Amino acid sequence: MMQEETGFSTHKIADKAILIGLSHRNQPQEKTIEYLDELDFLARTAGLEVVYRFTQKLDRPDIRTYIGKGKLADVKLYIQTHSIPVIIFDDELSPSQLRNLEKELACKIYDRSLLILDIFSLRAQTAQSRTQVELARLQYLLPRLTNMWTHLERQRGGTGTRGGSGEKEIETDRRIIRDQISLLKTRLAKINKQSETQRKSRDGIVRVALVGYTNVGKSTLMQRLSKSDVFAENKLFATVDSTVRKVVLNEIPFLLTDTVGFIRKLPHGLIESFKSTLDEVREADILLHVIDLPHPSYEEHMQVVQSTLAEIKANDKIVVLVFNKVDVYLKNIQNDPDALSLQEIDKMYTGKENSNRVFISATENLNIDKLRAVLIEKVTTVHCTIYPNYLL
Ligand SMILES: Nc1nc2c(ncn2[C@@H]2O[C@H](COP(=O)(O)OP(=O)(O)OP(=O)(O)O)[C@@H](O)[C@H]2O)c(=O)[nH]1
Ligand SMILES: [Mg+2]
Repeated sequence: MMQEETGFSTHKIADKAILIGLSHRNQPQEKTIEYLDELDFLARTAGLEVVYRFTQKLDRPDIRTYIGKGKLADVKLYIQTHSIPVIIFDDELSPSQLRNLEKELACKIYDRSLLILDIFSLRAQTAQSRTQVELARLQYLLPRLTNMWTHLERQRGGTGTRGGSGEKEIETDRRIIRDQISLLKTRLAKINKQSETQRKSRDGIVRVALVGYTNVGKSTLMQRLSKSDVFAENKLFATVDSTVRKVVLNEIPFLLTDTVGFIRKLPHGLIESFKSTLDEVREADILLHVIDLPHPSYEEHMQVVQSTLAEIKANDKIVVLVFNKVDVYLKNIQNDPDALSLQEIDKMYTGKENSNRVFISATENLNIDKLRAVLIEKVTTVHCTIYPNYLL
């Protein structure tokens, strides 16, 4: 079923925001700009409007306040002059950095992790993913409780403000959160058991999973291949829950799964609690690794995907590299004599492990037949190992 766009214009999140990023030895200026572009996209997905960016060059993040003293003063002046209610930092802040920054700047402070957690909780649809996100969120909040009252308040749906945050109140909050965490863990274990049983009942059928960085076109491709209405849009993490469809190609049935996209610096607790959703990926026989070819950092995205797959122990599968959005890529390189042709890119990945490659456009329906042919070949191979007596 096609979902309505939710728009994310939540009342809970204020409108205007500024971004803050650092460049350092391991992160040159260009990278920082690009990471901030991505952070901007995340912020827009969460319903915020980014009005300004601050960047600073430091050897390493300041242990107390992430950015240096002088820059902090600049930021303070800016947010006061322009009445900015939200600041978003590109990295995960330590609890003490967060505390110091909140004290100094007196506004709502987000880091990349909290922003992603917010988007996930807005997107989550099923009991399983809702419980997973809630758990990850509380685990993130627990050590940050002193500072993040507003987030906790939002969690409870409360509206009042709390006068002072005494140690005793904080201790009570901590206890409440710990109780909630163990409750959610029990609930999640039960749900996970159910979905495990459900997955077991699908034994004996080849399983294919779409994986890739967020916004690369997985859901669009799912629609193409399964002719179903799966929610796709130009926002990050349009998909948080897994969708499974049965597809039949050349008379061989298989299950195709569309699942949550990966992103760099994904909050650790989130991967942990999404492990069972990602079981769909871990238990797949074949992975279609979808890549946003025209994206300037598509190679880095591929690495993020590979290391996330390794983290969930899903790096031993048959992989087909599906280079998507070829329509945009070809348009972009028209006036760029240095750009690589599709043949050259294809060559770059030749001979490497898992080097099945297909160049497609999911929206323009380019080369989808070729992808189907590759898929049929792979699915048939796996099908024949499950059913050795199957006659082709
Ligand atoms: N030009 C072009 N746009 C595409 C193509 N494939 C997908 N898109 C667009 O890319 C955007 C993201 O597509 P989705 O299918 O939602 O991507 P996804 O990988 O499922 O994203 P998440 O679920 O957010 O991780 C949408 O605006 C699509 O219309 C393509 O081949 N060409
Ligand atoms: Mg999707």
